[in-house]
Amino acid sequence: MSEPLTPEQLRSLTPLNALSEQQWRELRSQLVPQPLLAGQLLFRQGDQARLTCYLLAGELQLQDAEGRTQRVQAGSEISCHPVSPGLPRLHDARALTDISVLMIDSATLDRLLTWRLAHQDLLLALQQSGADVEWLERLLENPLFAKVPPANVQNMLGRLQRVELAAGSQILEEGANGDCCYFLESGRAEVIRSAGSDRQVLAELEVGACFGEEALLADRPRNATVTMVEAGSVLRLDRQDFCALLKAPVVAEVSLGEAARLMGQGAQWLDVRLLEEYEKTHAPQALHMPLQLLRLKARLLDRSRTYLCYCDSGKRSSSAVFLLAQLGYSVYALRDGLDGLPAVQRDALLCESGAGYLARSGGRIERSL
Ligand SMILES: Nc1ncnc2c1ncn2[C@@H]1O[C@@H]2COP(=O)(O)O[C@H]2[C@H]1O
Repeated sequence: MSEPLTPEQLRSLTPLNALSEQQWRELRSQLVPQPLLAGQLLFRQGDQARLTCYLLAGELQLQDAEGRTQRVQAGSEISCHPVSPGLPRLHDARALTDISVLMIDSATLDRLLTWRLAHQDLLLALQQSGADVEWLERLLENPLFAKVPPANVQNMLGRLQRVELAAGSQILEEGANGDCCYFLESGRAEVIRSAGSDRQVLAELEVGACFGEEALLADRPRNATVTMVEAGSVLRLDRQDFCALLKAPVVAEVSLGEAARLMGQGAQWLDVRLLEEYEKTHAPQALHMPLQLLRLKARLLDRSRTYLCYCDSGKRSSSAVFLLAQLGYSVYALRDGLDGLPAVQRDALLCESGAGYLARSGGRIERSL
């Protein structure tokens, strides 16, 4: 199978080159060249499919309604732009030689470009007011912010409180109640969980990482301790601001009806409850990834697919959606969880039982047992 284009190749294609590297990663599955044989049509006059097409190798011919023709050669100035971009298409586009093309969903490209341009405006305005834009650029690289409108980011920046910390200081403690989350601005921090008398290092956080959000999303005590390994600073965001400015746009919720529509378009249920709960009953063909293992198991999910998370109250699925959004997955939560459904709908949804697949991805299969 072909590999996605490299950043060097993408830099020559307009307007794809306006996206950030993180956004290219988000588009990864669509950045794979497709071959077409000499004589084959890329599209016809009048086609309405919302695809942005680039010619990467070979030569093609465009023919308009009057029969006028134009040749496009890969590597030329004109091939750096989308092929006959207007809709409905004004041309037949036919391969003159064997060609290679890139076809990208125009709606997705539009969304990413709009977001990028709006954030660039924001960064420019902040730079003019003397803010540390470099850190902010790193923060915005977190895929979480792909879903956050620039107005919310701006609002959030006004509410963050900087806390300077010495090496070894504890920022938050396992088991404590949480009333805020943090972003690591500088220095190094590690996430530690106590296992009996032992301590287990779960992760080291990178600058720009958001942490301490799980207690707010799941309404539970802190599930780990976070400590500075090296002196640095964190930015604190209150629960209320976190919920209004970040949780609301990131944790997209759907009703059962909307979930059914997404299932019809290829989405899949993702059950984030405990194994015993899943085995008792679960939604049709639901994958199982309990929330506490989600960070470890998420790599098994398919980036080109949409997932619909559910749990009993909707809290664990909120946490799951927030986490998966940060990893760049397309994901929704069932609003108010299974408890929010009338008994008849709940019983109809939970129609399967027993152990199932954790996930299938890229030829790998993992079973929950
Ligand atoms: N495995 C992990 N990797 C990275 N961060 C984690 C991990 N487990 C817990 N955390 C973070 O540590 C935080 C502890 O407080 P919270 O439960 O509020 O939110 C938690 C997460 O933000």
